[in-house]
Amino acid sequence: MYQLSRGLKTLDFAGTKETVYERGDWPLPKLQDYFKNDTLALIGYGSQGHGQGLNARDNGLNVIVGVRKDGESWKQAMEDGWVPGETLFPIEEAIKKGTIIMNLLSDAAQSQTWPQIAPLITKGKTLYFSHGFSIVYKDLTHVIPPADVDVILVAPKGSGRTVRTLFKEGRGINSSIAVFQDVTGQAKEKAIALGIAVGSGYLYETTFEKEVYSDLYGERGVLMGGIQGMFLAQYKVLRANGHSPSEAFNETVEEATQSLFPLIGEKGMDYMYNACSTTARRGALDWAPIFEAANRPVFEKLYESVKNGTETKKSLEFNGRSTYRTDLAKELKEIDEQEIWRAGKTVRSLRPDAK
Ligand SMILES: NC(=O)C1=CN([C@@H]2O[C@H](COP(=O)(O)OP(=O)(O)OC[C@H]3O[C@@H](n4cnc5c(N)ncnc54)[C@H](OP(=O)(O)O)[C@@H]3O)[C@@H](O)[C@H]2O)C=CC1
Ligand SMILES: CC(=O)[C@](C)(O)C(=O)O
Ligand SMILES: [Mg+2]
Ligand SMILES: [Mg+2]
Repeated sequence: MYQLSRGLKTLDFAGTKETVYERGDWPLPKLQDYFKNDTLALIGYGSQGHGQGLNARDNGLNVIVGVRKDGESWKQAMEDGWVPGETLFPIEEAIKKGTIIMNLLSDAAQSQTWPQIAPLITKGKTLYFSHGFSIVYKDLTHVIPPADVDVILVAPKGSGRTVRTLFKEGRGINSSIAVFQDVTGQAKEKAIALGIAVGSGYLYETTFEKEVYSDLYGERGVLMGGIQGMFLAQYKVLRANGHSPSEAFNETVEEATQSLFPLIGEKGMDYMYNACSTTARRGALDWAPIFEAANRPVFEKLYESVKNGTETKKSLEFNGRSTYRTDLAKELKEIDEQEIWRAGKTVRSLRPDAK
């Protein structure tokens, strides 16, 4: 199925040839040797900082964390065993000590802190992102890296929480990699090695622009925004037609997450369809194109909103506020308090494995 040449595999993805890099080509001694003279300075300790930082540390690399002193992240980093003055520092100090600067601040914070951070990214250091955001939307973020450093990207395609759990299970998340600036000639190899270091299993090559467009689009679409909207619409129609909350929840969310969607994950849509009744198959085959047609214009609009920077502007404005945590929490609480998710709590509490 694939040809192996010096650690890269060319695979056929539905008729398109693409290059993939894998962990198997980076045994731990090689990885440790590759980074033996480096200090990975991980700036920011949100979901990704946590997952990538702990994985790189467990891989035996020299990792330090830089966050605002006494903020929420500082506390969380200490809980995870990062020690103030040894492996945990204020942002600017960590950057000074690091050779590879992994900017895992929130995208809004990357832009806000850039004027302080930029002068510290000196020749010889490497600048690393997990999102194309700051670089691609430079007209809005004003993040323009110095010309004499390598600028690379490793973007795990999943939550930082699963970056950690998949690594601990000996698996590894899929990540995208890209090079924006290569001054050493080593940028791509460094991106690959760092991708493995932070816990990826497979690395897929892309560009900063393709990564950020697809990422912003996907999370607003099917992964998060789209699924919440679709679940809610289905649930509300069931309720309006006299179905109980438990019935509406079971038929919308519980069956999806506990039974049918994992089958898609394991073996694809065709497999899931075949695992359901012929009655279900006939109806789903008829209705899928209707849903596609109804959703297509929404997805077109969303992609445009990503591409023209509208989504970026909103994110920078909202998440740049000092109250970003409580502002987000307020709206998330509104979701948590929707009847559908309240009903879900009771349904989940009845699962055989619920404590
Ligand atoms: N979450 C995920 O799973 C994924 C994220 N990414 C990307 O990884 C990067 C990090 O994302 P994520 O881990 O989710 O982190 P968040 O977006 O949740 O950002 C959290 C970090 O940003 C810091 N921060 C926020 N505002 C400021 C500020 N004004 N000044 C200084 N620090 C600030 C926080 O510190 P404090 O606690 O002090 O506020 C915290 O350490 C982003 O580029 C994101 O797009 C990529 C793939 C998946
Ligand atoms: C987890 C992930 O990849 C997201 C949804 O794009 C994000 O958290 O930004
Ligand atoms: Mg993503
Ligand atoms: Mg994202």
